[in-house]
Amino acid sequence: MIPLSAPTPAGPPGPATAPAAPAAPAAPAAPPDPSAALSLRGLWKRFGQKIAVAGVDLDVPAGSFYGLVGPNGAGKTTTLSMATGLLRPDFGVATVLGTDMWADTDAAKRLLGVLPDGVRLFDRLTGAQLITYAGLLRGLDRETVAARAEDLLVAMDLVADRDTFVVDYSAGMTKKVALAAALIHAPRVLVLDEPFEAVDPVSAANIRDILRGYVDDGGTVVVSSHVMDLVQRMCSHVAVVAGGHVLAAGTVDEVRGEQSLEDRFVDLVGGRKDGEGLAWLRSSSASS
Ligand SMILES: Nc1ncnc2c1ncn2[C@@H]1O[C@H](COP(=O)(O)OP(=O)(O)OP(=O)(O)O)[C@@H](O)[C@H]1O
Repeated sequence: MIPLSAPTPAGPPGPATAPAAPAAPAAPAAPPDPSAALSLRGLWKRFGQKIAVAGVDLDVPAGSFYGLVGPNGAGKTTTLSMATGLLRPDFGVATVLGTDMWADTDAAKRLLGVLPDGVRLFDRLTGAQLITYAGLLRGLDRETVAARAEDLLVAMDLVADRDTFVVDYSAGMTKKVALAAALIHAPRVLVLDEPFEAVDPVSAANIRDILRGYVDDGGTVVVSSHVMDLVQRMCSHVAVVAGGHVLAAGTVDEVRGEQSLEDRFVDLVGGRKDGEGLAWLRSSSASS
């Protein structure tokens, strides 16, 4: 997809430069692309008065490392939840390698590994039990599950805490054990919501290596992240989302042009504040 130009400013609510949400979804421009790892057409979700996702069209090429970036509340998690079978769209279609997520959910979910944001785990299991449980739920035999669980505990640096209950894990350890659970059935497409949040730098580097190897072997990774530098270094493709719309999408080089991805992101999304309203916070102006 060719990067879109910066949108013209629209009225509130939502980010200052995001286009205003139309009152009703328009018909998708084209059918989903069956060759794409993920193909989204006209995805739309409203929560009460809030239109969280307002007609997202996106193709994630098979074999790509795809970054989804956007400001807080842009609609990233809602979009990924609809694409991965966690949240039913009001309108629109999501396909995984040509399989319709909402018409053939079981088949589509078999192709996917998902690290959702903020979804409760079975945290009264130990780390080893949780990974094992995920493998058995996916229909793998016990021998395969046992071997892969060991490999994943090593890869995620969780061997020493294998018998600790997940409820007692730190935020980063919880993220890693959830990622291990998402990987155990060797899915064709991985969708990871904020996979590096709270993860220490060494573990993050290990996870990046795992994900790069996975893509090199033909898998597809979709990550949402707020860390532009990471997305610029790690991803082949990126989509910038704000106000429930895709503002730009394509290869990282297409989207950023001559700028850094971070500068391009700020140009597209806008919303920089000068802090004038917080004069009282400056020590030099404190009166007591
Ligand atoms: N279950 C819900 N009920 C009501 N509003 C919701 C719900 N889920 C999301 N929203 C709203 O939809 C909008 C998009 O939220 P979403 O979580 O998709 O954004 P995001 O891009 O993932 O944000 P962040 O980067 O902060 O995680 C926000 O305004 C949010 O308040």
